[in-house]
Amino acid sequence: MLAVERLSHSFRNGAEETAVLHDLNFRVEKGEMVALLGSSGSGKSTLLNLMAGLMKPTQGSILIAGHPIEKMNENRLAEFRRTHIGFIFQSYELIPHLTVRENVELPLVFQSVNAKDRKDRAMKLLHQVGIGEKSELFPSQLSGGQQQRVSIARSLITNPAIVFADEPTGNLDTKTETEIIDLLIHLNRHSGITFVIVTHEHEVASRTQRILQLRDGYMLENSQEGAAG
Ligand SMILES: Nc1ncnc2c1ncn2[C@@H]1O[C@H](COP(=O)(O)OP(=O)(O)OP(=O)(O)O)[C@@H](O)[C@H]1O
Repeated sequence: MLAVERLSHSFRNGAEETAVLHDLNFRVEKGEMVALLGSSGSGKSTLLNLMAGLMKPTQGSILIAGHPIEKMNENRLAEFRRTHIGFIFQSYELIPHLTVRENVELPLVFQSVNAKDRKDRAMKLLHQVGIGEKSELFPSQLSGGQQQRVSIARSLITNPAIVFADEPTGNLDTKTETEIIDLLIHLNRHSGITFVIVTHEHEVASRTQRILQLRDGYMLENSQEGAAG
């Protein structure tokens, strides 16, 4: 589903070049739930931005569902991102003046799906993430955990090949964090959604099937099996 091959990245500021990622090689198979664990400055955001097609790597290749995204032009990439990749952010990134349901429907508006189908699919997902009854409220009327559920529903509405979650529980208390990770595990097991969860928290990473660990831009060899549950 995701293959990262010989991936390196450097930032250039004038004459100065900073190497941030060094020869990364890994795969995430369809239906897997993997954590990308690393402390601050280890290169997680850079790697996530590259895998999401938001930047081009200095070297190497990133294949999503068999497509090398670093070779795509801007338009193709934007279209590919909209249809094949789901995103969940630490700060939810919901649109405040749209209702919960309208937020979830939004990615389908760009795909010209008709209003009834959009509504049906959004409501189905909102029920699946446990907040069907909140569909006509606005994001500000929801708790942080509920807002993250909306964002999870929105990330799934296009049936993406892979979902990248960037510190999805970073703004939540421990109890809500557990509930959100439980939900992601449930969606992974029962709907076969492929997740890559970027985190600096060992507790979060240890609940996934597999941990890829970054340190100073290198992938540690002992990246390991997690507890899976
Ligand atoms: N545009 C840039 N120009 C130069 N260096 C950069 C740039 N962006 C990131 N870096 C450097 O790359 C390294 C990795 O940064 P990155 O943001 O990917 O780490 P991170 O693991 O996501 O950290 P955090 O958890 O704090 O967000 C850091 O040393 C950072 O200073």
